[in-house]
Amino acid sequence: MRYQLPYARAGQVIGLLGGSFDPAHDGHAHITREALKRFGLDQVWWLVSPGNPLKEKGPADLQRRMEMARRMIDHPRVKISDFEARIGTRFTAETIAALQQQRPDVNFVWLMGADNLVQFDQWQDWRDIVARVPIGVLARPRQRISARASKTARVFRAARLPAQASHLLGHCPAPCWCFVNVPMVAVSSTMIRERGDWG
Ligand SMILES: Nc1ncnc2c1ncn2[C@@H]1O[C@H](COP(=O)(O)OP(=O)(O)OP(=O)(O)O)[C@@H](O)[C@H]1O
Ligand SMILES: O=C(O)c1ccc[n+]([C@@H]2O[C@H](COP(=O)([O-])O)[C@@H](O)[C@H]2O)c1
Repeated sequence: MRYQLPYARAGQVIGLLGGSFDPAHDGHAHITREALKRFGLDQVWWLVSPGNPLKEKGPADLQRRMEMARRMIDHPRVKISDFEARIGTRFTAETIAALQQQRPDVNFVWLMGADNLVQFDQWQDWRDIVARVPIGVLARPRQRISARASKTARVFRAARLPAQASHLLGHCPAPCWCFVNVPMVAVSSTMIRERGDWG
């Protein structure tokens, strides 16, 4: 069965930024613009998750988070997608497998902030994810050192692409990951929820 995916030409490199986006904020928009530049991506798709499997409390309503995400970024090369809800998964390994099956002509790259690299080895089939797609990691306040010392970074030390070669990430055969030290924006959805403006 085919689900509606954002438009992509064959051979393009598409970065996937999975997230709860509860709500979307400037930090997401900032790392997306940095990822487009630093990793030489043609597009970035925000995959608005039905809910992070490792977070106990479920997020706000999906449609509400999709609307907020659309308001947060208006960029011709950034698309907002509810693909995971459509295929009925919240597991990244399944999402990537489904996308690769539907679009074998596209080079997908998984994107994440440094905080997610720290606990990446708790994700379902995390080694399968590393084997399937190159991974671009973007610096996040207070997380740079722990990310680089994480289990994933240690296990896949030999597969690390130096930051000077980051623009090659999309064409680097997996396993391949790259950490880029971009200027940082110290905002999080938790901070916004705690301010009580959302949820
Ligand atoms: N300020 C930021 N700098 C770098 N990466 C970020 C930033 N905010 C979010 N990210 C990354 O964007 C992705 C989606 O993040 P998410 O939607 O969970 O936002 P969050 O602010 O981390 O939310 P929460 O505070 O609820 O955990 C994750 O890979 C996360 O690491
Ligand atoms: O697949 C997993 O086991 C898994 C565990 C934790 C997080 N993820 C994904 O990581 C992305 C970031 O999640 P979050 O809540 O930090 O925005 C989002 O796409 C989640 O679905 C995925």
